[in-house]
Amino acid sequence: MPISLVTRIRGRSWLCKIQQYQLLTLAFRTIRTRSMKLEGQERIDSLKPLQSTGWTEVEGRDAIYKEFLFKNFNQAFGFMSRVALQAEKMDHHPEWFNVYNKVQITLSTHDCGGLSEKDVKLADFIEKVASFS
Ligand SMILES: C[C@H](O)[C@H](O)[C@H]1CNC2=NC(N)=NC(=O)C2=N1
Repeated sequence: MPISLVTRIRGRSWLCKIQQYQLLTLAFRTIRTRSMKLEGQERIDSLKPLQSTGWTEVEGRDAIYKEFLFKNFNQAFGFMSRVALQAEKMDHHPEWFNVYNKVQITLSTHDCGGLSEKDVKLADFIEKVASFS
């Protein structure tokens, strides 16, 4: 049997193995991210401290929102820079909008289609940075 055919057949079997691995990792990731989503009493308890500092639930979406006002653009951008570095470190990113000294932030976890511990952790960090900005 010519080598090219053998490698093609083996190639196909290897291809199947790679595709099986990709499907398995996708399945595990879906299960993991679904389990990330905050539900029930855990969600209530996790959000309460944030709601006391002004975070609100977004209507029609499993997300939280807060608007921050700073003295000027320089302060706002410095705040955003610090949050951006933390977002990269966490691999978890805000949805945000900035005009001059105003920064509007929405947090939700796209991977699980709702709020997760990552959003709570990032919101806690955002509150700390905002407090000394
Ligand atoms: C592959 C995926 O995009 C990454 O794991 C990160 C990037 N940043 C993210 N940010 C947010 N808000 N939600 C996510 O699910 C998310 N996923």
